[in-house]
Amino acid sequence: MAVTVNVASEIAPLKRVIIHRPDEGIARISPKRAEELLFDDIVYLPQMQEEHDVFSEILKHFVGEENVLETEDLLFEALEAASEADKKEMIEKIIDYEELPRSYEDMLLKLDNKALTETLITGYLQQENMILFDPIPNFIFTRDIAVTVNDHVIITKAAKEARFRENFLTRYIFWAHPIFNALSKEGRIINLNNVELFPPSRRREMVSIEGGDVMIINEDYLLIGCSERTTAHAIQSLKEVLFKKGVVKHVVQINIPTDRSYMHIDTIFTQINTNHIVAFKPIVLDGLGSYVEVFSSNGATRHYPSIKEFFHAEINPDMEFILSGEGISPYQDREQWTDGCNLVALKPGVAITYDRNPYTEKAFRSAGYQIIHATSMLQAFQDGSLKPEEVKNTIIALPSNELSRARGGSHCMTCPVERG
Ligand SMILES: NC(=O)NCCC[C@H](N)C(=O)O
Repeated sequence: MAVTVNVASEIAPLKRVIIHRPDEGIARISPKRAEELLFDDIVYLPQMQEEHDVFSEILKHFVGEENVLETEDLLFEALEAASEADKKEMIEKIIDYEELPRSYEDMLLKLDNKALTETLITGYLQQENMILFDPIPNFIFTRDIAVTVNDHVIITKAAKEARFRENFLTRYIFWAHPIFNALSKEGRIINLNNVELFPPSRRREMVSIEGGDVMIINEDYLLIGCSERTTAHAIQSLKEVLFKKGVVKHVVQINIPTDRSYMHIDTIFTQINTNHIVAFKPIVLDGLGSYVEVFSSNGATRHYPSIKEFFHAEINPDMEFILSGEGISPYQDREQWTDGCNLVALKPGVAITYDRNPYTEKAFRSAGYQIIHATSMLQAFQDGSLKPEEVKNTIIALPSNELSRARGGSHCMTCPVERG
């Protein structure tokens, strides 16, 4: 029943991944609440779902339908497998957290698991036509909820309240779902929500790390952004645990400006090939408001004035940087904003982007990549003129009118659990 859980790179062939299709909760966000719920606009759900369906079809062609896991299915299956006592405990926690009266507990417990799953995700209890809690529209960004680092899984802890229920549901999935439940028994889950293990600092700095700030570059090097969403205290606490367990040899703290435009490090760079990183020049190359600290398990520390210098010195002297917006303002700023730097690699040299960043597309072409629209690629797969294994040096462009308003790209919309 258990599946392999192992990721030791950002680019090795993707084998299994968790995604979440935009759900009905998104259609209930009012303009007044959009900002608080971390969306920059209200979105048109049917169109957003259509765009996301193209995304998941592409993933399915490359990794196999059965290896693209949907959070809603995982939660449902976890509930099906759970004992009544475990289910009750999870519901109690959510009711406490959402500050609902105890009487709601019975109402939720009486639901069948399908209805319960939908309610826990969307916040809406259809049977009673009742909005029980806020939606969790950012659940589509599965990158942020958990990160596989070698053979361990880090359950992250969100900085923003709008994303807290995602944490509850993710913990439950990794703890109770039959394909993952061996992980906790084997001590391979690191849960940042465990306050005994990860308390606030003596100066009351909180623990928060979102997955968009965590990147495993190779089995020894783990990058963690210190950003709007991830605190230095959390990085230092996690580093101690990772070193103690021998999960990685080096933890690299990437300090970036605390700004919504750069909420996680994956908004300013992602690796797409052995020698290629897509990057936002002002921070990644010029080091604007940024510096890098490397902590090694043997106690050594090193510093670099920019992310580029770190990569050249410690990872790969031949690493080249493809610049969003060709490194020219205002295009680089516009296209970083619409996730021009946020790509997920399906294998080395093949990655997914949004179809709205023309200057970055020019930069990809200059670096030797072809751009193909996702719908044309699906058509070619369907008519047999192309096979996923034949695709090389290609950037796949996704329809993105609605998806991009939620302010995350294809990297944010994937939680890889196996690569290799
Ligand atoms: N890894 C990422 O950069 N995730 C994007 C998260 C966007 C979401 N609207 C948020 O503000 O949390």
